[in-house]
Amino acid sequence: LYFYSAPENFNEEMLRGKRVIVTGASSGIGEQVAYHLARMEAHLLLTARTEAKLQKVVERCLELGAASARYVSGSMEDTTFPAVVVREAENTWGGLDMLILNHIGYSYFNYFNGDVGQVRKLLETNFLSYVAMTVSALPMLKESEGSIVVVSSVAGKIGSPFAASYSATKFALEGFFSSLRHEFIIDKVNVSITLCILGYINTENAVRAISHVIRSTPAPKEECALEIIRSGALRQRELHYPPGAVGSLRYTLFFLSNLQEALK
Ligand SMILES: NC(=O)C1=CN([C@@H]2O[C@H](COP(=O)(O)OP(=O)(O)OC[C@H]3O[C@@H](n4cnc5c(N)ncnc54)[C@H](OP(=O)(O)O)[C@@H]3O)[C@@H](O)[C@H]2O)C=CC1
Ligand SMILES: CC(C)CCC[C@@H](C)[C@H]1CC[C@H]2[C@@H]3C(=O)C=C4C[C@@H](O)CC[C@]4(C)[C@H]3CC[C@]12C
Repeated sequence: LYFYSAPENFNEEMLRGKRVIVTGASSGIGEQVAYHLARMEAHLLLTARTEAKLQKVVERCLELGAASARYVSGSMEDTTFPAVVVREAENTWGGLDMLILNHIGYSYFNYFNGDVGQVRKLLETNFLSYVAMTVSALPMLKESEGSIVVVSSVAGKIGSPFAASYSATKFALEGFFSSLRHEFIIDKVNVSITLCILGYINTENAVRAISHVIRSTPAPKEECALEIIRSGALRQRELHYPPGAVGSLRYTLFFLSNLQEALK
């Protein structure tokens, strides 16, 4: 039984005129999410640190047909920034329909180096800022019966080697947002929460970080971005993209550990 009044079929018109915040929108998956939403004629508020990149993405969004597009630049490491972004939406639109939380801070793909400060910083950027954005945006989302979309990873479901701090921040998202989803159901708060479990996607940063270690072909960021929007609009609890990503990581790790056993 589903509590949320969820539409059955996706139609790009669902996003027309909707007011959407996209974080981490200056590159990678977030940038592609912005372009799809622009095509669908949504109102966009984009954020990330690099103003020059955001300017270009906003320009492109307007060319693609966005109902409106603007940006606020700043770092999610700064604990006051999430409220600044949400206030910008409130001041320009007086409401909000969808919050797409997608940004991440820099993480290396290697053995955990024992730097606790780095873990603390990554928790602030990848996790606590998601909580802060949600808290600030919730009154507007309740009003519109809107949606929260949280971009996570297979590394937020399974502990993969060489991603300890990153993985911790993504597990934290799952704990927080699935608990919150239950509370919304109990309290009859009609705000949907969609957790996106992504496998390896061909963004520049991900390819740079792991292509020397992982030879499998990454999935396309454009299709990934469209799936994220679709699952949010359909108010689904979870998206798995590419399909079976969790299973294939499990499979890979199983053989990895077998190999290590054999070498002992
Ligand atoms: N690509 C992949 O293989 C996978 C990606 N994912 C998830 O998908 C999402 C997007 O990943 P992807 O597109 O690859 O990432 P990218 O590295 O391409 O983009 C990250 C975005 O976050 C912004 N950002 C970085 N640091 C900060 C900060 N301190 N404050 C605010 N914004 C910041 C960046 O812009 P700027 O530098 O201008 O601030 C950029 O717009 C993430 O949640 C990631 O965990 C999950 C599984 C696999
Ligand atoms: C079946 C296998 C071939 C697929 C295994 C895929 C595993 C190893 C893939 C899937 C998700 C991937 C991580 C991810 O989510 C995003 C980032 C952030 C980036 O800045 C640095 C790399 C990092 C940590 C990726 C590391 C590799 C992960 C765990």
